[in-house]
Amino acid sequence: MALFHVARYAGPEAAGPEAGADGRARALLERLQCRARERQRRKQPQQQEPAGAAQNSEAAGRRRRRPRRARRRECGGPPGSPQAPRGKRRKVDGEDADAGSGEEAPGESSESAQAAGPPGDSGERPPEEASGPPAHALLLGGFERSRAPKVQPFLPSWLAEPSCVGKSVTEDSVPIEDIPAVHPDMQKKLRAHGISSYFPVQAAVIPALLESTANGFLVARGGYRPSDLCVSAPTGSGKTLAFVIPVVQALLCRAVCQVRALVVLPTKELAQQVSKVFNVYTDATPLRVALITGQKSLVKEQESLVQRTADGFRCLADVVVATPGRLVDHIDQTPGFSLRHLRFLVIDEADRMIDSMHQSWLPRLRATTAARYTQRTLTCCPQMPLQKLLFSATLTQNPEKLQQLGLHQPRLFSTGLARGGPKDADADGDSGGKYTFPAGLSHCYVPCSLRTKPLVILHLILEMNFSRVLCFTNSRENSHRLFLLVQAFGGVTAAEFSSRCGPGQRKVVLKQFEQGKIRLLISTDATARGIDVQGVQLVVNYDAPQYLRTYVHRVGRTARAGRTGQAFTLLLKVQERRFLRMLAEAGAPELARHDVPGELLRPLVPRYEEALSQLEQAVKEERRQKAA
Ligand SMILES: Nc1ncnc2c1ncn2[C@@H]1O[C@H](COP(=O)(O)OP(=O)(O)OP(=O)(O)O)[C@@H](O)[C@H]1O
Repeated sequence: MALFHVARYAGPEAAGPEAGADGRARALLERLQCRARERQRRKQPQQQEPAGAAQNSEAAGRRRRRPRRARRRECGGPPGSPQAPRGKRRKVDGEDADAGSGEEAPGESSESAQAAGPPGDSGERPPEEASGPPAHALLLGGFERSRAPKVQPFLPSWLAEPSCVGKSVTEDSVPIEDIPAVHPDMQKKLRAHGISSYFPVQAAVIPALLESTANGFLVARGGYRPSDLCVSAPTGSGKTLAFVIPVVQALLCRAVCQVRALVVLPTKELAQQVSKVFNVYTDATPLRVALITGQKSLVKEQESLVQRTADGFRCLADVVVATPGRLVDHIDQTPGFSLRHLRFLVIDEADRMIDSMHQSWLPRLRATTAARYTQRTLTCCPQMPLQKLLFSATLTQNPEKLQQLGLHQPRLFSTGLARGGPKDADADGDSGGKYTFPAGLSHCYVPCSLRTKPLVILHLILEMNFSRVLCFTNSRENSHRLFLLVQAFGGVTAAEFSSRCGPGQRKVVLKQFEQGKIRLLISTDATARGIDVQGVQLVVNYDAPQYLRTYVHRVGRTARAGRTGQAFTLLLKVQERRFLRMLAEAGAPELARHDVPGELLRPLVPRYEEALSQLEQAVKEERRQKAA
């Protein structure tokens, strides 16, 4: 007697013990016939394969090779449903047949194709249907006809959700006493220099920076490395003091003089301006500021940085303000110049500095600051938490560009809205979007012709009676020629500022302009960024700037620190459309049109003609001297 009954075959045994050998033979015969039928059908084209056969073939465990995608889709069908695999295979067949032959029909999806089911659901399909694409099939290909969807930039959350800074320097300022974290001595100094309240960017950034140095600059808050800060605020909104005050206050508790703060700026003049502000706030403190820009000889600058002692070198500067090229010179050539104790790296005009990365100043700097973490001798000393501070009125929001600076858990302070829309691509490939302009700035454009351009600027100065005008051209040659022309015309004290002049001459010119001895300064973009000359009433773009960023910085030389100012851009007919579109796309306020009628220029023409012929002579003379 069998204790267990093992049912090896479901068919015959399932019929019961009464089923005899006859029954088993019949069942076997049926199965063989079924297999023969299936083999016969498989020889026919795939499209005509009846659903029943497909099921049988699967039941028999004989799978044909089908495209992986088709198989994946099949798996998604309701398990056990006889229609699902069949319907899906039909669609797959349709895809294969029509790949690349047409465009995707709107509203048709794989689901709808399945839901439609085979016509008549008979299991057999008419031959004409197999030869053509089914109407409900999903068609692939046709890429040449469809528009590629626009790539939406994705910003990391620190860029997309900045800490907002008030826009109005006059309305959003904060009284000095409302930020008690600033030392009373520092507050006294601020008041002594006519500052009674902080501008919005200062009110936001100063407490954030002081917080990271609350336990002294050697140890960051909670022992963690502080966040790097990126600050984007309009021109003339007081960004310089936003870093000078906290840096000076943090370093006041230092015991040994080492380079703890390094400020890198794109031009000599700008570096000089920032070092002056540091000098004001480090005055009567033990802190020393060194300026390294190449305006003095290398040896002279070395003497301000280090002193040779019996047992090595002594550092002489706590704060170093530098241009990138000269900084690299000192890293390479000044014995004893060390940045191992650097606590603050300030990158002013950061977007421009990122663009000048080809000068390889940052990798050289990184190499020197990173050295401190690898030297065995320093393992017993606490690691200085280096903090990077980026400032600009047009700070790039391109994460890839910012990534080059190796920012640590950065925070963004910005007056602009969070960006990321498709309009944000600037002409120079940068992520631009909406830059904020000073509230007191009124801009307009003056349509003119190439011939009347010099007359227009003379008219603006002489007739509209502006006392301090900064005029920008796109090249040093243009600056020089316009300067010669204005000089020959007479009646206006003018000077030029470009790389044609030596650093000494440029310094003198800038000072005279500040003092009001020069009424019209004709400059290249050398003065477009950062230069803070009080009382500039009018900025004239004699040559229209090519990029929005350039425009923002140029016009930002007026209407600073809450004052009012005007900016005129002279546009030739051919430039008008492109320029106005550039501004509109960037969300800049609409420029008013300021027409200068011909009759207003006519009285100037005789003198102008004379000046032109003098200019011709002067240019010829210059050429002759150059050739000699
Ligand atoms: N809190 C303040 N109160 C009054 N004046 C201030 C204050 N802060 C700064 N200023 C003045 O505002 C002017 C512009 O400041 P600063 O040069 O720092 O602007 P900025 O934001 O760096 O401009 P840019 O982007 O053009 O470099 C300076 O003359 C400065 O002395």
